[in-house]
Amino acid sequence: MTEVKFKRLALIGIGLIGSSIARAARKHKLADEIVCAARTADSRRVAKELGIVDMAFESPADAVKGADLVIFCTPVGTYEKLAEQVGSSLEKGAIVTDVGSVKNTVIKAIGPHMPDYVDFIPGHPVAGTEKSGPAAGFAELFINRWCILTPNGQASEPAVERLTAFWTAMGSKVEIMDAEHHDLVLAITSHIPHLIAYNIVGTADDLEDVTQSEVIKYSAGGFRDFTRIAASDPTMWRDVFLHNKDAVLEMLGRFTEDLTALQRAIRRDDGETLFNIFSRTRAIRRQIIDAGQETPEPDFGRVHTSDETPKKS
Ligand SMILES: NC(=O)C1=CN([C@@H]2O[C@H](COP(=O)(O)OP(=O)(O)OC[C@H]3O[C@@H](n4cnc5c(N)ncnc54)[C@H](O)[C@@H]3O)[C@@H](O)[C@H]2O)C=CC1
Ligand SMILES: O=C(O)C(=O)Cc1ccc(O)cc1
Repeated sequence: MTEVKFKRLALIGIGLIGSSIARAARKHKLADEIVCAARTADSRRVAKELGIVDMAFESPADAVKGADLVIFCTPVGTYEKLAEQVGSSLEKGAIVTDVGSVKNTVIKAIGPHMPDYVDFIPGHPVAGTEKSGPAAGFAELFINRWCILTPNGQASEPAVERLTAFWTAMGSKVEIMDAEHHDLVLAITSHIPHLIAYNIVGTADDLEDVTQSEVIKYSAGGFRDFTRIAASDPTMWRDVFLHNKDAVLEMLGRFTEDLTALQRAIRRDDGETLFNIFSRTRAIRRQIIDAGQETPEPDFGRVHTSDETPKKS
């Protein structure tokens, strides 16, 4: 059986994701010792006060010494410099991974600084919230969520198996994927939705004829959901868009074309086109619920008919 327990887990960055890993690893006894590197004295103090790490270092190089599992948990734009700083302090045989929302550029940023005696396996837990910082994390974050690993043939099989066992022990379902494909898939399922949220909330805020207090007062559920996403960390998301530029621009091109088709249907009073598109998208939601990816909402006895036909106006 694959050994899951590590001697020393070093987390570089102890925000939402780093602190959630620390909590889950501690809860499931996945490491004898958990240490972190954090830039600010405040983060180091909070992490220690929360009892989620045994030691907190200012220097990332000090944190990785003696660690057999190292996880980069900072915004992706910081990776290259951090990898350069820790490269020569890594332990022989260590597994080095990350949690970045983008994979292709991460490999280019971290890979060249990794000595050949470590296994570097890029990773991405597709789980999170709009919150940030060490107090925002929780041990259950990864339960029933996918964690994508993109070893791209570079890491040893036992190391990939061990990291898979680590994420599985924290409740995740693990999938191995090509890094480039990961970036394309996540561009449409995560990155563009965040861009849309930032944009719509920004547009509402810029309106001259509608006051900010009206936007807040009359915000319907849909807009409120967008405001949650648009409250996500600006540094993290700036880095995501700058580091997944090609895939995001490709998907944005398609999105814009489809938006134009909707715009045309509204202008032409083409209810049938609108109804057909909205029906197709409703089926996707059903599939997400059926796959156990979302909690079903109460139905309140509403009868959904499949034979509703669009009204011709
Ligand atoms: N927030 C989310 O929902 C998810 C985030 N991710 C990925 O996880 C990573 C971390 O995100 P969060 O934990 O949400 O962010 P966070 O803002 O909660 O924490 C980031 C941590 O990195 C540290 N940090 C920032 N800049 C640094 C630098 N230049 N040098 C050293 N440390 C630095 C911060 O002090 C903090 O401890 C990102 O790469 C993000 O793409 C992945 C899945 C979900
Ligand atoms: O808060 C939300 O709804 C998210 O979508 C969280 C999230 C953010 C970034 C990721 O790479 C993965 C998950």
